[in-house]
Amino acid sequence: MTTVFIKGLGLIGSSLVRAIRKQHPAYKIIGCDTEKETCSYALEHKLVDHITADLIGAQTADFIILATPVDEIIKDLRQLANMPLKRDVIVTDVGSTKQKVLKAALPLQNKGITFIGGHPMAGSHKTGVTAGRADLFENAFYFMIKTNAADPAYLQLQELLQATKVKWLLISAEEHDQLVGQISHLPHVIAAALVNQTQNFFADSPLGMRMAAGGFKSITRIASSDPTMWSSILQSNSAIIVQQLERYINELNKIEQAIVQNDHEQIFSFFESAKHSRDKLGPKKLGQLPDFFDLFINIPDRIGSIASITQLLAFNKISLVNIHILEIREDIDGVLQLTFMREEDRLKAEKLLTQKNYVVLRRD
Ligand SMILES: NC(=O)C1=CN([C@@H]2O[C@H](COP(=O)(O)OP(=O)(O)OC[C@H]3O[C@@H](n4cnc5c(N)ncnc54)[C@H](O)[C@@H]3O)[C@@H](O)[C@H]2O)C=CC1
Ligand SMILES: O=C(O)C(=O)Cc1ccc(O)cc1
Repeated sequence: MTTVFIKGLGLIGSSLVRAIRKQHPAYKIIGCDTEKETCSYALEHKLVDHITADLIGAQTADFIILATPVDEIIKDLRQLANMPLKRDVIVTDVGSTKQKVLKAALPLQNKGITFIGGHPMAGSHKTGVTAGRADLFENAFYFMIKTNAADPAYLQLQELLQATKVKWLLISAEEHDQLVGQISHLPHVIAAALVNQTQNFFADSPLGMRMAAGGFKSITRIASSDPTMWSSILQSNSAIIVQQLERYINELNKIEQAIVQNDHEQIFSFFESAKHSRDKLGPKKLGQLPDFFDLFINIPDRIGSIASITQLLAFNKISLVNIHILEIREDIDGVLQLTFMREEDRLKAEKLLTQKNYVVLRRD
């Protein structure tokens, strides 16, 4: 019987096992996690068949998946090199950086064990086993590091994870770290810095932060990500992130100068070129995160008006990802933004709310 061992049953690990379970119900899945509640949840919800302490379960596995923070993945790869493993086992990881991970896997590979560095480019700022979903990665890119791409193990791993419905991309570790440094790691640093600087600016004026508008919230959404995971990512891609940060600071210096010199042309072209590039991404091409589906509902400024909408959805078992009140003031009607995980939920909600005479809009 094929056995899969997975260490780290958080958002990414539990999403992978959910997808593996879907396609390979007969496979035996052994899990490991430092959090007791996570292990109990995974057992209760049949995400795993067994839990073992630390890497013990790896010894009988045909596939070993490391899905903890990157620093832990690195330690585990070194430890696995000193453990008795099945000869044909395929070891992989999901860590957000790859050069240091690949380096840590060398002793294991020198022993003849196959290691394929992996990285699904989807996720969320949510963490933990309860946030995982079998369809988290649907249509997202999944990087595989091309150490020896002719090895049939690549296909075996893709087959194991077929139910994730990802788009596989072979890439070198160096290229990978440069790419994700720029499009994922640097933005996380910028978002966190902006939130911290804004918080400090408003230290004596608590109202300021509460006034945060849509733009601030959009650009800082990822500042809610897990500090343990992101500390580990920055430390394992430090040289690249420092270079990219310098280029970014340079860009800020340029626009600062243009503002100081009141250089209208330069200021305009700063926004114009950014708009041009950003517009090319298109709303449906963001790629990183699963799409969310929004509805905007006009709501009267009346006590209980929001509750009646949420109750209607709950009664019909439609789950919401997020709820947000926009533009509500005492004298005017407000707009309620409801966010759904799936288009079918949005459609159901739209139908129900329209039947109840609410004015419901989509803005996509
Ligand atoms: N969150 C995201 O959007 C993405 C994360 N990644 C990578 O995936 C990995 C996991 O991230 P998430 O699942 O998001 O984090 P998470 O915090 O949801 O899950 C990590 C899990 O690992 C467990 N853990 C931590 N140290 C452990 C140890 N020593 N032994 C056993 N279990 C341990 C934690 O208890 C937790 O359940 C990280 O390397 C991250 O860089 C990759 C793609 C996307
Ligand atoms: O869009 C982002 O950067 C995310 O927040 C999701 C994410 C986080 C970490 C990764 O390694 C890959 C994707």
